Amino acid sequence: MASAGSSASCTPSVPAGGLPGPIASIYRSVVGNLHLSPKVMRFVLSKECQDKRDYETYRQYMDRLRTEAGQKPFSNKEWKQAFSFNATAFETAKNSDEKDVTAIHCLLGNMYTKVSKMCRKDHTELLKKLDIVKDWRNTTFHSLKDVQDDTNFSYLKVALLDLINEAGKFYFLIQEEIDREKRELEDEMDKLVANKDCIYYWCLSLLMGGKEAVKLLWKDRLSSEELLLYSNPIKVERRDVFHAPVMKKRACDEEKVIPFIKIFEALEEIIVVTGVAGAGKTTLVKNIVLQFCKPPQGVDDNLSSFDQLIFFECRDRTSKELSDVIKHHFNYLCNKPGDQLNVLDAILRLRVLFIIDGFDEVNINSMKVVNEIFEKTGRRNCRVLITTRPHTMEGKLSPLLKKCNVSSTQYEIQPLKELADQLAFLERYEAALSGGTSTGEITRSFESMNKDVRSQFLEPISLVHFCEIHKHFPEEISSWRTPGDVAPSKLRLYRKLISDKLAGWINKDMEVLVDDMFALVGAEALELLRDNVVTFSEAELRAIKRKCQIELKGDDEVDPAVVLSVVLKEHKPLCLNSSSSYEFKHKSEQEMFAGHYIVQRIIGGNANPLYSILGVPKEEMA
Ligand SMILES: Nc1ncnc2c1ncn2[C@@H]1O[C@H](COP(=O)(O)OP(=O)(O)OP(=O)(O)O)[C@@H](O)[C@H]1O
Repeated sequence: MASAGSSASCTPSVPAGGLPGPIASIYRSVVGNLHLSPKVMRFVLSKECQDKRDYETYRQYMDRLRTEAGQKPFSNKEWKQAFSFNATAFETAKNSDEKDVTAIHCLLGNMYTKVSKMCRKDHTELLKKLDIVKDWRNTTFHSLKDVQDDTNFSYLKVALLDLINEAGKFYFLIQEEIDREKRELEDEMDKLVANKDCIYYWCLSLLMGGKEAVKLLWKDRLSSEELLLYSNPIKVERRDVFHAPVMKKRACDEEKVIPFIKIFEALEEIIVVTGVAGAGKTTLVKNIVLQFCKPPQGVDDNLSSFDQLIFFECRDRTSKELSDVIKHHFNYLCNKPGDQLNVLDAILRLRVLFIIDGFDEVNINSMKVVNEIFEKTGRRNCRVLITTRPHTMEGKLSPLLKKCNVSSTQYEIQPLKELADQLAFLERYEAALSGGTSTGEITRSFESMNKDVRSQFLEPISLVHFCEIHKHFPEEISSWRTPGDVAPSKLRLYRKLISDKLAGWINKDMEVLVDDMFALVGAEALELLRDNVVTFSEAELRAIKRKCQIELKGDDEVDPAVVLSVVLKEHKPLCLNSSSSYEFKHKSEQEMFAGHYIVQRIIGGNANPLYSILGVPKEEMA
């Protein structure tokens, strides 16, 4: 029986005193591809050739297998065709100790495809992993630059570990053996690696554990969606309700629309996705993050080419530098001061997708982070996907892209104009909300409205609101005659939800109380919007609560949080030791309360000019 790399020598270690940087990198590339890759491939070969007799050449062995399976042995012509320039070598070789990756790859490929074995599993995945390892040798030795590039060595390590895992599955190996083989490989590779001062250490650490860290950070947070206006929040699985939007390229005459995932085929470094309020920009990027964490089976989702993903929300007011964002993502690597800078340095050498959400909500701190992303990622392996409402594109984002000298393509999320698309969207929500026992009432109710009224529901957010109004206020829907009838229902719905919370607790006239609450919340919403703030801290929330004290029957007071919970939600921090922030259930709701407040002040006979109500200097009104 052939043994695994029986005569393979030990891994040469780096000479004492170390080698100068580029030479050390070349050395690693050589040892990795010319020593470790064949060694792991030989391990696979040893599993494939368990029943090979030591005295048999590979040709004799394969001929025997074919004869035993009732097939004809190889003719000389067939052997030559299958093995090409390795034909003579494997006619005489009895072991593979001196063979390189190309030769072993060729031998294994022929064993899987030209020889029948009983109860064989499908070898496609295993061959793919072998291809990847073989190809790394070509990639690495392509040019002097490539051979000195330590990230190639990191990728090779990942490929070799993957190959061991796949061989484990294919040959039904016990976990202990797989782990032992992997550990041995890692030890050998570590011997070739310098210490933590070397950027390569950080690249490798990221390649090994970074994806898992990103998954841990985002998967649970993003996999469900809490519906906005239910008094007891209802969670639905995001993937169950997700409508895959289509996009249109801006500044392009074509009417053609493309599936959202095709935006990654753009050649420019930066991909900008625009869409009006509630068009689904945030939902889209959250789905992209989820898709990165759990790639769909059997489809090329254009995300597999990225090693890592960084997700940053412009509403974040706590991160001041890109390295802070990196620390949130890879906290496990940042144990000492300075580590996060090393991780940042390393991440910029990998293929990374940066997602920046909600540029229209950018603040002083997050602007610094965005700037840094544009400046540091330009012309590297990184891509940046940034979302924004359209109005910020011309005024703010385009000049910034220009200043950073990066090229970009802009895509616009298309509204749901067709009735069939709107109904399909509603059906998904209805099914998710009813736990699979949907009666089709929501879609029937939607279809029954006249076309003009339906034209108010082109964006996903308005369709979700339709579901909510249908639940709490079905009678409102039947009263809608014109498009203008729709919007006031939303505020009436909030009235109802707040009244329901307070019913039985207060002496005061409920209508007056809700008006007062609306005025307080609206003033607050406006003040925050004026400073482009959409999240606020616990201290800021306490200040809002103090303004919202409500007198109850008797001496009690209702905790203002009860009322505020109807309009606000908690935003959990990324890192464990920082406190929560709060936000309106959606930015568009913050805008709605602010807008209502302004209108009330105007129709309430407020003599102040508009700029004074808005609280901005007169000159800024334009
Ligand atoms: N593609 C979608 N599939 C299913 N539901 C969606 C989709 N897009 C948006 N929604 C629903 O609409 C709501 C609002 O969408 P989202 O916050 O993504 O919009 P946005 O474009 O980011 O808005 P804004 O510019 O105001 O921040 C989501 O919370 C979700 O309920």
